[in-house]
Amino acid sequence: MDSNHQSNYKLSKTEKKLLRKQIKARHTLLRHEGIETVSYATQSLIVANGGLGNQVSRNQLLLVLEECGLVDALLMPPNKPYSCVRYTTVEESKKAYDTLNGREIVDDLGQKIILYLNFVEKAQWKELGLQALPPGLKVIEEIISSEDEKMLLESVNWTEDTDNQNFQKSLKHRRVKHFGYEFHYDNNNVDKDKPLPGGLPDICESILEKWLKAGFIKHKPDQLTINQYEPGHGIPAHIDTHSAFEDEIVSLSLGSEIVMDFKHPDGMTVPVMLPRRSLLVMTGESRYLWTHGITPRKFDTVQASKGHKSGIITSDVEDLTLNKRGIRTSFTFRKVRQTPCNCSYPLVCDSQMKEAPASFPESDKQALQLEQDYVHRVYEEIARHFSSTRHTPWPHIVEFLKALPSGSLVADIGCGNGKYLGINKELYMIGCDHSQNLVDICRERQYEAFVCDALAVPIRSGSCDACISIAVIHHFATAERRVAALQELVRLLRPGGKALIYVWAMEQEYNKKKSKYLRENRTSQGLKEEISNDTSVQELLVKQLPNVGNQDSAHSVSSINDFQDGGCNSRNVANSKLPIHTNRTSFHSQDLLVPWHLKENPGKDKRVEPFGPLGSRDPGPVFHRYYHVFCEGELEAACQTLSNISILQSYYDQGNWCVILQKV
Ligand SMILES: O=C(O)CCC(=O)C(=O)O
Ligand SMILES: [Fe+2]
Ligand SMILES: [Zn+2]
Repeated sequence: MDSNHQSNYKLSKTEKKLLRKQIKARHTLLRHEGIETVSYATQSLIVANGGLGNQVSRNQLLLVLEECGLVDALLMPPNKPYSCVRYTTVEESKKAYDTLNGREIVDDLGQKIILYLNFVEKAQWKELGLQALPPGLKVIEEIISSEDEKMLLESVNWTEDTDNQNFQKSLKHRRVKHFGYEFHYDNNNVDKDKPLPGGLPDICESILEKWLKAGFIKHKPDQLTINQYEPGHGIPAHIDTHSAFEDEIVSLSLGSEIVMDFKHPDGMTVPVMLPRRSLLVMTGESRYLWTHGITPRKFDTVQASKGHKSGIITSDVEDLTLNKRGIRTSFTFRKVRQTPCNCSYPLVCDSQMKEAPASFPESDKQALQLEQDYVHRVYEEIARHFSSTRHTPWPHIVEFLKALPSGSLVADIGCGNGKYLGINKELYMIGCDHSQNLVDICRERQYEAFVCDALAVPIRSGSCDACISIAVIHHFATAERRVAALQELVRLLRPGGKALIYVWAMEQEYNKKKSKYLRENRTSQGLKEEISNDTSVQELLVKQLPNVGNQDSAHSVSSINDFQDGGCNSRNVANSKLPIHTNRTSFHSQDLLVPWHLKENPGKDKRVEPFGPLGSRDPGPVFHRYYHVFCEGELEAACQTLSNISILQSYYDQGNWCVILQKV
């Protein structure tokens, strides 16, 4: 496998396979991560599959890498399925390339992982695109002089009373003042019909003109919010409401520097230093998709070597120090939007949010919409975190797969992160899922998987010896669609072929025994579910968005949801709002929304805030998944409507109803 000697001898079959996989890894890195590998030997290697996102820990990987020489640096980016290692010499990295390519290791969860190594020019965060600012974000240093800074600061009169036209308020964590339009923190929007008299302060006009001329900004703002933060103050992570303001949002830092945190919905956090007299410009993705916020604390963790220069604070623990905060006053200039937002981030765009579809579907179209908004979109968003919680295969399913004759062709319809795809190496297993991100995870694990709809699986009829459908059918929103999903499984089976189906049970206590789901009702921090059944749909919509919510904390919950279901024999009432389930409690309705609390940076790869105050982390966004939980006998009854099948077995397993059927 030595890159320099490849052509000098004939490759064996195993070597060819290895080479194919290695090239595949190279393509995936380039396509998905923009990482360019090189074909000549260097000191640095990208280790595909050996990443924190694949549950491979630093120590574990180091142990393997150090077999080949002295590791100078090992970069393990959060959530990524790869790492980057730099050896002290090229010889050592060549040795690693030659001996560790195709090496099987066992991850933290006991799953086997195969490493594929490729050379890269440099082992650098930057090279991996990890040191980049969020796309569309710029910090322009020294944008105004010290004199202008002084003048601007002196122009703010904080002693005016609240009757003043330019609304001023002391929020919990800072002082604010608005010009042009008032910003309402109760609905996070501006009253577009009620501009404040006086417009922006005169003193800003000439500065804005200068910025426009110099090309620092493209549009003239008509709204200004002045925030003043004393040490210990902050602003919660938020996205400025899309429908309220245009794309470009700029913020001038005065008086003192501060670190602002930007967060991508997938959990990546980028702390950015905003020096005093600098202008932060947020456009595009950084304005629409990433949240920004300032953690309330008295010290910021900054890079010692960089002083107060703008840019990302990396987690390079050898270069971190503390910076005492001073009083920072920011001038945030925005342009009020007069037409709805049509950005390309509909999931976080209030203009593009459909009316709450979270009610019991009355038509097939509504059912589809409900599944799209409360199943497909949610899995796409939570895929990485979801996957990190799905590792232990359930014993009865393993038993089913192990009992199949070797060489069987088995389809896992709704395979999730692929946890069953590698259970029995004697089978040909193929997985499919609606979620591209989950399918990507399967592929990273070297499983065969593709994206499709479980109602239209692109596999020839009668070609499978077996199928499994684990925790999938309960996500279909009408009885007809659930039967259609079962029908599709049967279509794939050859005569004599078997399908194993698991759905979530309404009965979480069976034969006087509580299911594992109920038993895990721990109230420890992190597992505690704070959403109760009286959450309103409006609230739900807010919560469905990752942290787009309030820039100030007060927000009332009005209870418009008094949906009560009578249990298994009662039909759902049309137009009923779907209740939000309280996790780890019994079900009170068959059709419901189950909250998913997205953990930022799941697993061990949390960004460490070495000096941050304890408990200052955001709770993270909450998503809701739609479920139809099955009553006893319901899955069997649905199966019985299918032709050409016989039910071999039906049973209850840990809170699920299960059927094994056979095509006759
Ligand atoms: O203080 C800042 O720079 C940002 C303020 C901000 O994000 C806001 O008011 O929406
Ligand atoms: Fe903001
Ligand atoms: Zn938008």
